Amino acid sequence: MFEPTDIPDLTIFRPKRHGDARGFFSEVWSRAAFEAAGLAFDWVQDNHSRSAEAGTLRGLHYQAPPMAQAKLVRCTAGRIWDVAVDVRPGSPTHGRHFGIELSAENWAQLLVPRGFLHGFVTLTPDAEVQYKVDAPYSPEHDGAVAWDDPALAIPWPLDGAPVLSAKDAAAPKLADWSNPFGDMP
Ligand SMILES: Cc1cn([C@H]2C[C@H](O)[C@@H](COP(=O)(O)OP(=O)(O)O[C@H]3O[C@@H](C)C(=O)[C@@H](O)[C@H]3O)O2)c(=O)[nH]c1=O
Repeated sequence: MFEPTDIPDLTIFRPKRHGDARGFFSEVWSRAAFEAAGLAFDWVQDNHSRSAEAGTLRGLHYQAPPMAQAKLVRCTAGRIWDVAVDVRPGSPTHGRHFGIELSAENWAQLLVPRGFLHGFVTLTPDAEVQYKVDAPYSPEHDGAVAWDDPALAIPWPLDGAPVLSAKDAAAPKLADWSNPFGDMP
C-alpha cells in the first residue's frame, strides 16, 4: 500500500479499490493506516483543481516556513505527471526530482513532505487533482521555482510549450532563488 521512492520521506500510496457491480469503494486517506506506517499528518485543507487542456503545467510550487505544506496528491479525473523536487537544505538527495503518473485509473497518490517543490503537468484534457495540505494557504508565503530550470533537468512529458499561469512563467531559476527551508522546524 505504501511504497518508498528513491528520495527519503517521499512516499507513494496506493489505496485499495474494492470493485463490485456498482463501481468501487476506496479509503483514499485513513489516519489509522497512515499512522501505522509512521506517517502522521494533521491535514487542514483539501484542494481541488481542474485543468481544461492537456499540457497544463502548474509548478514548481511551495509555501515558505512557517507555513510550509506537506501534500497528499491524487488525480480523480484524467491523468497527470506529478513531480516533487527535494530542496531540503542538507538533504543527501537535495536537488533530486521524482516523477510519477497519477490517474483516475491507477489511483496512486504521492505524499510530498515539507521542504519539497511540487508541480504537475496534465496528460489529458479536464484533469482534476485533489490534495490535502497540512498548513493553510498563505499568499505571503506562496512561491514558485521555474519548472524548466536546466539545473533541475526535469524530463516533463510535454508535446510543445505548456499552458502556464503568469506566476509560473515568471518564476525564478534555482540559482536566483533564496531557499527558505533552512528555517524549517
Ligand atoms: C493554492 C491556493 C490558491 N488559491 C487561489 C489563489 C489564486 O487566486 C487561485 C489560483 O492559485 P494558483 O495559481 O496558485 O493555483 P495552482 O497553480 O493550482 O497552485 C497549486 O499548484 C500545485 C502544483 C500545488 O502544489 C499547490 O500547492 C498550489 O501551489 O486560487 C487559494 O485561494 N487557496 C489556495 O490554497
